[in-house]
Amino acid sequence: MAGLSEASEAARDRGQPRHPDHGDHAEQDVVCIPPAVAADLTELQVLRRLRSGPRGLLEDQAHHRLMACGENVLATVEPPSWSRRLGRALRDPFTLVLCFLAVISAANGARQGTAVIAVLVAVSCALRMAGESRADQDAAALRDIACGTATVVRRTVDGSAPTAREVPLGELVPGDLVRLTAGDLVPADLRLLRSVGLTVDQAPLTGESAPVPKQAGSDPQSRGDRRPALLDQPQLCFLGSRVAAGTATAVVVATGRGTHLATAHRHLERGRRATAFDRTTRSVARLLIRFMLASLTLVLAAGTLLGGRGWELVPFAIAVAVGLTPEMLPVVVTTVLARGVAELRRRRVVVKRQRSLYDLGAMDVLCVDKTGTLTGDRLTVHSTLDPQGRSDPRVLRWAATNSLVCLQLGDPPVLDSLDQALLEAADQLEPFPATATAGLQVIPFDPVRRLATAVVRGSGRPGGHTLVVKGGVEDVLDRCTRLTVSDGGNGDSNDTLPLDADQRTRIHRLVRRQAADGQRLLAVAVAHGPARGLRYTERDEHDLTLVGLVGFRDEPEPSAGDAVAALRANGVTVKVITGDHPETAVRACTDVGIRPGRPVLAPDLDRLDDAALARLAATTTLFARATPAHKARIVRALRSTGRTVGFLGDGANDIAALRAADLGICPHTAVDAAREHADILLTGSDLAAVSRSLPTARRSLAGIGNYLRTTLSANVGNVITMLAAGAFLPFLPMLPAQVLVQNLCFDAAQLSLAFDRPLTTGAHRPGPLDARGLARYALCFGLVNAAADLATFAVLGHLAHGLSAPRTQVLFHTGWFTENLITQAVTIHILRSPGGRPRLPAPWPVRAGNGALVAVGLLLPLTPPGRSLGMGALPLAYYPLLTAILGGYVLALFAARAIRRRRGGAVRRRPQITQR
Ligand SMILES: Nc1ncnc2c1ncn2[C@@H]1O[C@H](COP(=O)(O)OP(=O)(O)OP(=O)(O)O)[C@@H](O)[C@H]1O
Ligand SMILES: [Mg+2]
Repeated sequence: MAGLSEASEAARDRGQPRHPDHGDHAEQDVVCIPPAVAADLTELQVLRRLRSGPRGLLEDQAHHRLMACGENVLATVEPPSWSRRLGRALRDPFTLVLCFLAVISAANGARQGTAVIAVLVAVSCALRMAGESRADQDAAALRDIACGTATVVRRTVDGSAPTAREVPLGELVPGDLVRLTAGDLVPADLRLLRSVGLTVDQAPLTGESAPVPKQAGSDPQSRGDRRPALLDQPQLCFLGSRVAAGTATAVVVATGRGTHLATAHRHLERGRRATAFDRTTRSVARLLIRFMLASLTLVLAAGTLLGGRGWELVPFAIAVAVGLTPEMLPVVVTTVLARGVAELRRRRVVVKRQRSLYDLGAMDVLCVDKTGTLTGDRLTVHSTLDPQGRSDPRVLRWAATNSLVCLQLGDPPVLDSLDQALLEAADQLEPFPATATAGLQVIPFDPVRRLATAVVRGSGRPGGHTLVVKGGVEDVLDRCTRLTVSDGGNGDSNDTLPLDADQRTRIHRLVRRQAADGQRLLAVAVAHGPARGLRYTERDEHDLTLVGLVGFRDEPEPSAGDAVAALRANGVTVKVITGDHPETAVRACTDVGIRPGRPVLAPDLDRLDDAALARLAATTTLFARATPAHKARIVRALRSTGRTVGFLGDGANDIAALRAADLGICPHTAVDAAREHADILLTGSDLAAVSRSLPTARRSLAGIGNYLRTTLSANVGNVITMLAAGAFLPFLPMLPAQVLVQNLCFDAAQLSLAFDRPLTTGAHRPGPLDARGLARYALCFGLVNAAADLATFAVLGHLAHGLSAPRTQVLFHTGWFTENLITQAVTIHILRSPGGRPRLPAPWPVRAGNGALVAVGLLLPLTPPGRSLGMGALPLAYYPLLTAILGGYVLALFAARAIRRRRGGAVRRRPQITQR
């Protein structure tokens, strides 16, 4: 393995696809075949050009090719350059507004103001770039953990038998033979050599959500004149897509940068849905821009109308508008989320993208599948019943035959937990199902058909073929026209009866009884017929004879009950969306303390339009018999009602829903493609891991909320004060440079909120930030803040009696600067916890930040930099009066907070609909 990575590093270092000094010369000539070229070649031509064959490459050959062609990674995964990062930081809406203000300020000749804005832009960009670079490094490390493997067929030496083994995706080379099965990520660009019932989801490449059929053996000549588009070529599969159903063997034609995905400059991340995080960022940005424009207009209008001043007010108004911008927002968000992500990583929960932590914190609905989430996915066969409900071992024999043939002929063999349980149970049967040895073909299980079919020879009538079908009860019954009549397994009666309406009703009653007992059920049916040369397809699954039912026990996951209770206590509603029978799912729900209510059958949803589905989904807890498309549609419907929806699932049938949700969560044991599309990967028991991660995510959410609330309250307060002061002061209440320096101090202190650990339970539970709630909050506490400022002006006016005009100005500017910084520290200290008991002491960075703010407020005016900013020493009589004002301010803050709490304000009630 060391050799391989050295080789690939060497290839990467050179940045060249090939190197003349390394390895076997023949291997040097093997390069990727562009998929467009591969489309026009026959299978044989492709294999020849790749110097490969149906027995796969030698390990040695693969090693040399890896050196020559480089790793199978996308170029887009490389982190962006610093210049691109700078470009991105400058394109940020807040930064753009600052730059715009700097230009106006410079045009007005306000050099000091321009300089301070420039410093703010530089600091904000630098911090943001550093934060993003760190996040990218984290993400790259996480990608390595999260990326999957591929099943490759290789030989150790010439002449040895080919063996299949898992290799990391990065180590695939052109010419490698790979095997695909449902749920696998297509690991490179491939030419199919063999396929059975293969359909591939190419949504990341084409945006088309329906899986497309793919098929080996369609050589160019045999396809006639109509040439399909490259991505529609049936014999090619492309990196970035995934297998929805079926199995295949294929040869790798292009890897890494040679693939269609890389050349088309597409990225898997592109086209992702906007999550709660995106919605919040957008609505908060809109709010801030509105605030800023309003403050600019109001300051100018008030100054002109009341004070008779005109253009000279522009620099001041700009400084006020800049003061309103929480420039540190990107930095605070990055820091808070990075800390949360690191904390979860220590607990072995991998958050693939930082912003997903916000979505986890904001999540208020969690949709889960059943098996492996509510239950332990440790299945055992509990009953085998004939259609009359009597115990009959022959049912198990047929079911196990199906599983065994699926295992033997599957390419590669797929065994899910139902098959495993069947084979374990059949192990005790005497004799073991012998028919399995004569397996001819399989039509593999897929979650839409909900059937798996095996074709065997020699049972039923001599020389004939038998289709053995097992699957969801309704799905099998729909294809049955007869049922067997057994004698309770005592004899060998093979009589059959037509399956009339009465019989169907009786069977459904039996199924409901078994399912209500918590059993997972499979129906088993057969069809005997003469031997034939043609391959069997899904169209042959009809006119079956029902053999009976197999019931499985799947015990509840021990930790699921507590996890459900913890999630509920944290305000997260758990909904179950399963492909299983409704009664089985009802029992699984009640076992872990979920009240399922009346289950909704997913096929019934097809009749509903999106609005009606959204209403139904809001009040339904359990959806059964859901296909992958249903799961995704239900998730989208829930999101349309303004809920932040997470989806937890592990199968290929869960991928559409994982992508549709605000947050896709996967256990690490999930199929590769599900893991690739998930935002969060869990280790350990799934639901319990989610409920344990929630407090960390909620803390991050609360941290960001606290920053925005305190900053905006203080800033709105300042604007109100400036407007009021404009009415009666003959001079500016604070000079533009002073406003900007004060703002810089606020920002630095508020950065400490990134290190806070706010309470997040009970009444302190944070919801996703909504712009309207935030605006109301900022106005309420901004008014309180402004009241303290105006009281300060009154005191300063009293102290200014008899002073010259310039000294009065210095007194006002310094007095307000000092009071403003101290009230800001008080605001952070009090508003960081929404109130009620118990209160958490502030951690040291918050205390240090606040302490520094008070110190600067008191001491800066006395220093030379303070004097150069136009400030000076304050009369001693000011300080006791200031203390009294601060005392009043603290009381007013507490009172305002209590009133908001009593009215059930934004702090306690989670907003149902966030602004979009
Ligand atoms: N290997 C199999 N062979 C035949 N039928 C199967 C097989 N696996 C599952 N089924 C049938 O398909 C139905 C749906 O199973 P599937 O695993 O697709 O649903 P799911 O949504 O993942 O369920 P869960 O919520 O329990 O995880 C099952 O109830 C069963 O009837
Ligand atoms: Mg499942």
